[in-house]
Amino acid sequence: MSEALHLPIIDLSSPDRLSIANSIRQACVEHGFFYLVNHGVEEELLKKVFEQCSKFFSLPIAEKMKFSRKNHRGYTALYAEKLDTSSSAKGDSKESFYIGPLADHLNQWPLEEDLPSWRSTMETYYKKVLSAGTKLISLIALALKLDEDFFEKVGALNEPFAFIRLLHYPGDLESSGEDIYGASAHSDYGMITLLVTDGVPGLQVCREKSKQPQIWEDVPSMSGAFIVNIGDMMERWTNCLFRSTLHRVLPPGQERYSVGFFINPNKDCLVECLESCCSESSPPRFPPIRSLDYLEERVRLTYGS
Ligand SMILES: O=C(O)CCC(=O)C(=O)O
Ligand SMILES: [Fe+2]
Repeated sequence: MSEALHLPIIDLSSPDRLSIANSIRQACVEHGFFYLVNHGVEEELLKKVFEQCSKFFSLPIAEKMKFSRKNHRGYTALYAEKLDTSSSAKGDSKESFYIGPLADHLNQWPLEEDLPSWRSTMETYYKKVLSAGTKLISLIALALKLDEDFFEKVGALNEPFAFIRLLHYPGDLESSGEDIYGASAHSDYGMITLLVTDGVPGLQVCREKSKQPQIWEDVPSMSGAFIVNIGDMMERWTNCLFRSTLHRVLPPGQERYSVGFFINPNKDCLVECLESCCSESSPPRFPPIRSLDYLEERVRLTYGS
């Protein structure tokens, strides 16, 4: 049995930036997860993204495979990804589609005549969520008692390596007797993730990742809000002050859609322990690392290639 969590709610439009920064600090220290409201991404757009998502995943598998993942963009079939790299199960029961930085022209787009407005909907979504995420990151800098443009100054937000991941969890899979999750236990790799779901339950978090037995708590979705979580590179920057919390998606038993937006630092940004987060008695736990080197290793483990 698991209990539903009451996550903190952060209002991105609040004029009292210092008080919001304090609430973010508390949320990131205690949970690594919070709801973000008044973020500027309209419900109408969220609805369109889910409609377009469903249109793509309803295509025949042969059509979807034409967009097979290259350069970390495009389609990944059911069971092809395993987020829990320690598990022996065959893979996660989800299919996904990745859209990366719009400027480098590496994205794979369905044709306009096949899926009208698909590309423009996703491009609009990408820009709007990145803008909300960038505002949030300046508050995170304040929450860490840094200048609000700290992450710009270290180059993280100059062409951030951000990705949309459209996710579809089919509901009607035959049970194979294996422990197969929608998304197996993992933490996200980057700075922050902004997630929306279609409201079907399934997401759970485990706040104490090294404690046994693990305690899993349900994260209900909140209509119109993003569920935001801290990723591993932010955890490295903050020397584990901000936690990158373990999470998973249970096999829902009914169809479920969600859309993640993963903000990673610019590929060449060096992620190293913040001075304010270490001391003689609490030295850095991780060596400095180039963002892309870190990401590539994590992605390699997830796909086994
Ligand atoms: O679908 C969800 O609710 C969460 C997905 C997730 O954790 C991820 O894609 O990293
Ligand atoms: Fe995740």
